[in-house]
Amino acid sequence: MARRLPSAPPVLPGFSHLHVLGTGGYADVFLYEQALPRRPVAVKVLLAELVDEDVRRSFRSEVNLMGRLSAHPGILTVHSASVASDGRPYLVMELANPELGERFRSEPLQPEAALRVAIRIGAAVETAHRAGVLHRDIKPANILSTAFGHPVLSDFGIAGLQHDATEAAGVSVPWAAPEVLRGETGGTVATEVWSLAATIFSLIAGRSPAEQPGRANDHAALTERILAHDLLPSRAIPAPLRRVLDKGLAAKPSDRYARVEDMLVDLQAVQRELGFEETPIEVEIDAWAAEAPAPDAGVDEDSDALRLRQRRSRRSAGITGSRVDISQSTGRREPQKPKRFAIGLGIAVASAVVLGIVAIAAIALSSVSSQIPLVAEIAVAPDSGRVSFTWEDPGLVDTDTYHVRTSTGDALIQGGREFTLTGEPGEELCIEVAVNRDGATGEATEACGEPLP
Ligand SMILES: Nc1ncnc2c1ncn2[C@@H]1O[C@H](COP(=O)(O)OP(=O)(O)OP(=O)(O)O)[C@@H](O)[C@H]1O
Repeated sequence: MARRLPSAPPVLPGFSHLHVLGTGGYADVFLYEQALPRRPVAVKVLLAELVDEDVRRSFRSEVNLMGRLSAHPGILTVHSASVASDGRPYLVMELANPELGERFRSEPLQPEAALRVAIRIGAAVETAHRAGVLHRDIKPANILSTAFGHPVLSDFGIAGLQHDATEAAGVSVPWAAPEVLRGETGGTVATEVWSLAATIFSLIAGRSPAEQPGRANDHAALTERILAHDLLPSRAIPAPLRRVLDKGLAAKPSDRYARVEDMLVDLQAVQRELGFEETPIEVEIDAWAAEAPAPDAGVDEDSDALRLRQRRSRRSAGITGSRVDISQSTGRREPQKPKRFAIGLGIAVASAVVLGIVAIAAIALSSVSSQIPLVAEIAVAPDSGRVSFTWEDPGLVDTDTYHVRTSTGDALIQGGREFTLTGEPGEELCIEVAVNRDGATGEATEACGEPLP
């Protein structure tokens, strides 16, 4: 894609413009100095030609998503957002170093460093998924480093906007899952697993999985290879890690990890097998539910976030099955062993803060939820050891997803209209399905069934 000249930096009260940091498909990023507190900040300004009422609306909702998520240590911090006097929306972000994503071709990472980055970034993605948000553009260029050298994922939530704006440029083809390139979906958990695996591969191999040295590697060639699942292995990737990435890059979405968390557990196992220090997976854990505000602390009893918290609290009390132990290598579901969660108090507090913000956001978004289609009815098909749930399309638009919550405590996002839960005969298994549109979740529909012997 030909690089364009950056636009003129807007005049922002309280900020002095210093210089251009970079240009993207839909925005320019400038270095400003904030007056109070005095600090350098990166300001991302949407291109004027892309701004209309729809884009402004999307920008607002996407920025709210980023605000909700940016307490996570693996997600770039967003300080504030507004609209400049010339009408361009802008986002004030933590200043970070883009070298990691820019240099992977000339200076690929060693597997040990790449695994650390992968687990940290993957935990950010998993946390977003649990909040009902897809990134939709996981790639090396969206991994920046903070002033303290920690990798963080950027463009969170803004990615939906970016997709619309840069579809023609196809800038993310090398990391896009086949079903995205076929236009079947704008994003699912499975496509995020694919993109994360392709990103980890790229950081170590110095090229994306479908790129072939000495051959055409333009978007058309890469698309053709990704669709044909013609991926070129790299010797730089150790065998145990290759097995994990192969699963993440499986052609069929159902052959990939069902959740990012499951892939991270296997990456930790790879770290142990290769004798590397294990990186903690920083996602919210059951303990954080206890830290959350009580219902009488001004939180809407009816909000999705609260329902999820209550369900998790019940689960913590041992009433239902346990969540996957994210620090175990097997990927099997086992009871949690708190000492294995090398997650500091800071994370628990940050998670509690995220939950609080999520709850507040859920209330704020409830006014738009009435416009979000409702899943009319969920058909329940009990079978031996499992129950399958299916539902009709209630009238989705391209970027909508289904937000599925289960009585076993999982919350995930998917594009498909079916879901299966496994369990013991006679055990009541329930799911709630709601449509997620622009970060807002509509009313949920619930259905339950019992597995047959
Ligand atoms: N928080 C930040 N701190 C420092 N530099 C940044 C920051 N965010 C972005 N940049 C720089 O600005 C450039 C443009 O960023 P932007 O996110 O708009 O585009 P991109 O991700 O490279 O491309 P696209 O948006 O088309 O996918 C980046 O390549 C990076 O060099």
